[in-house]
Amino acid sequence: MGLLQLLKSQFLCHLVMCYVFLVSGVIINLLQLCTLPLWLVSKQLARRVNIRLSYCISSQMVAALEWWSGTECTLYTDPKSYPLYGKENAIVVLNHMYEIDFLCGWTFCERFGVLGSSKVLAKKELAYVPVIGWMWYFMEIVFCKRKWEEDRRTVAQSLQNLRDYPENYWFLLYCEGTRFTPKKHQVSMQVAESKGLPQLKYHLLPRTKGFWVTVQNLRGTAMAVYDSTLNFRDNEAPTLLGILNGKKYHADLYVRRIPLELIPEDEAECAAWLHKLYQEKDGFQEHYTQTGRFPGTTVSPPRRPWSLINWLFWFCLLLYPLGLLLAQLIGSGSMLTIAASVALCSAASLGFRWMIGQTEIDKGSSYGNKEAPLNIN
Ligand SMILES: CC/C=C\C/C=C\C/C=C\C/C=C\C/C=C\C/C=C\CCC(=O)SCCNC(=O)CCNC(=O)[C@H](O)C(C)(C)COP(=O)(O)OP(=O)(O)OC[C@H]1O[C@@H](n2cnc3c(N)ncnc32)[C@H](O)[C@@H]1OP(=O)(O)O
Ligand SMILES: CCCCCCCCCCCCCCCCCC(=O)OC[C@@H](O)COP(=O)(O)O
Repeated sequence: MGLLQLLKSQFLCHLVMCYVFLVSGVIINLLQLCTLPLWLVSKQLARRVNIRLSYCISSQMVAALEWWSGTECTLYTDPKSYPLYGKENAIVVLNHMYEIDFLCGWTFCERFGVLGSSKVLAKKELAYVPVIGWMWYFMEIVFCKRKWEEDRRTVAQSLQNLRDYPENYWFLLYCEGTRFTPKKHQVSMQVAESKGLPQLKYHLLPRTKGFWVTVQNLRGTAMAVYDSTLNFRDNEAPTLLGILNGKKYHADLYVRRIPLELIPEDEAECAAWLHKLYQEKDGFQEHYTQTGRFPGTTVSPPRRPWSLINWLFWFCLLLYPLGLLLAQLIGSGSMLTIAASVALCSAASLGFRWMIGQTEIDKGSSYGNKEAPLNIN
């Protein structure tokens, strides 16, 4: 192990990163709160300001992936579609198998200039995660309870609000609704069987309602669906802790641009279209397993310096007061103050560990573990 690699795996480094991320995040959340009156004066200006503020948070995690861990990302796509990426609104359909698939998604957003404005249909529980969840509130992220009776109205309303969004965005949809586990796969394949649908090997059976409602509500403003299939070289199962430890991964993403007008408007036809798409995605994963690559030509969109510059800015801004505080603390000689500070730091690092836990599959929800009551006619 090289010296740099050894340094990256040190707990003290992680503690400093945690401090910078949490403190800068809360500062940015507070600045976002200050933009609330601006919404009354100019909604579009408030949105543009929030895009930039959100970028300051999410790009720190992107910087950790791109610059700290040095993870590489290769895009497999049609060269004719490539110039359109980042220049139009799009709905991204991504497989949900990896703990850091959202972060790889963010990296591609960053490289195509839509990181600050990117959106997702996220489970409601994530809205309460400090920093990221609070940031999402100002980003007009669409939340769902994964209870269709409630979601059908709220999700459609939130999507309608995005129709006049002032900057290009990608709207991410994990149609599988939860992350892949062998148990969830087994249950969803029972559902597939009962519906007379073919079995999938690498995906859970997609939930079609969210896709249909998204396509219907963004029709005319989103130009295409980007069918995206992600895999990692060498059978890696990357984790956020791996990234923090500076472990380098290699992500391969296969993207097909499908014009939105090709997607049926009728709900049942749209659902059938999505099921077919997932059968094709399964084929691409099989191809990857057999050959170690996706079909088509490759390109590695270059990483940009902005995420690193933003990260270094927050380090410089926040490390100086931390140093002063530590010097004062030690200088004070008070055991009580020192003990209280240690307790506070321990609580903060536990909180941080809980946040990381949100990305871990074995701490995931039980959604999809049991066969839901089926709607079989
Ligand atoms: C060029 C580069 C291109 C791309 C770059 C890639 C990406 C970058 C893009 C953007 C990045 C932006 C942000 C990323 C940052 C962070 C993201 C982080 C995380 C958020 C992710 C989540 O939170 S995922 C969880 C929430 N999302 C979803 O659930 C979406 C999918 N779900 C749905 O659509 C659902 O339908 C629903 C949520 C709307 C409603 O759920 P509900 O459960 O109430 O209803 P269902 O319709 O699903 O259930 C009833 C029907 O389902 C059948 N059923 C029952 N059991 C199962 C089962 N186990 N599996 C499958 N199906 C089942 C049942 O029979 C019913 O069938 P019907 O025929 O009646 O529909
Ligand atoms: C900058 C350096 C520091 C970086 C470290 C930052 C650590 C902070 C981590 C905060 C992470 C919060 C974002 C959570 C995104 C989780 C995405 C995700 O994958 O959600 C799962 C859902 O889709 C489905 O849930 P399940 O039903 O599988 O359960």
